[in-house]
Amino acid sequence: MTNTINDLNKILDEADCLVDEVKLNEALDKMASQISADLADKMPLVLCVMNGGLIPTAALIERLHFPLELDYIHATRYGMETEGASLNWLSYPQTSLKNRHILVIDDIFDQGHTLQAIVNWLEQQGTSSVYTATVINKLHDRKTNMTPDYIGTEVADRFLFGYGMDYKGFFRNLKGIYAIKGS
Ligand SMILES: O=P(O)(O)OC[C@H]1O[C@H](OP(=O)(O)OP(=O)(O)O)[C@H](O)[C@@H]1O
Ligand code: HPA
Repeated sequence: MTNTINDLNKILDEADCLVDEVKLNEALDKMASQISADLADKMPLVLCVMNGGLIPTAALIERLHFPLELDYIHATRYGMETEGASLNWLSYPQTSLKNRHILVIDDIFDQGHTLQAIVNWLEQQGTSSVYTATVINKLHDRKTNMTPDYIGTEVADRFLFGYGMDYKGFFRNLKGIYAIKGS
């Protein structure tokens, strides 16, 4: 069903704000200092996982005060759905990955299949090291084996949107993390 503007406004009105802008900024500052401690002398290649990683990547790299390069991977598992399926690779980085230290940035670590597949692929490309960062870690026991190296904050097992994450394609632009009513 196509959402009308009234439907979307109602979803937002009724949603719970789980992480506000102030808390998000604190989490991003902390992640940036941890990342800087590990990568400041490594001239890393930062890979944004599109689309959800767009806003977190912009927010993190403006906090990193050392030389880095930026590229992106476009991989999606959820599309417009709220349940994940197999990973669909839409675009690979154009920058050479060989002997590079890589920092992958995404919005959310949910079950972990997206980041796990990206890390596995990067490790086969002759990279020197691969670090991963997500603003949100969703708390539940349906995870893959990996854990991101840098996590902003942990959030309950509900359907989330905002700060990169979408509800049916909308709300990525919100400056907070929201949970759908009843989820
Ligand atoms: O840990 P997982 O269970 O694999 O889920 C996390 C992934 O799901 C979302 O992407 P999505 O496939 O919805 O595409 P999008 O980035 O375009 O929203 C999110 O941006 C992560 O990449
Ligand atoms: O809770 C979520 N919300 C939006 N996108 C997502 N991708 C994985 N989990 C989520």
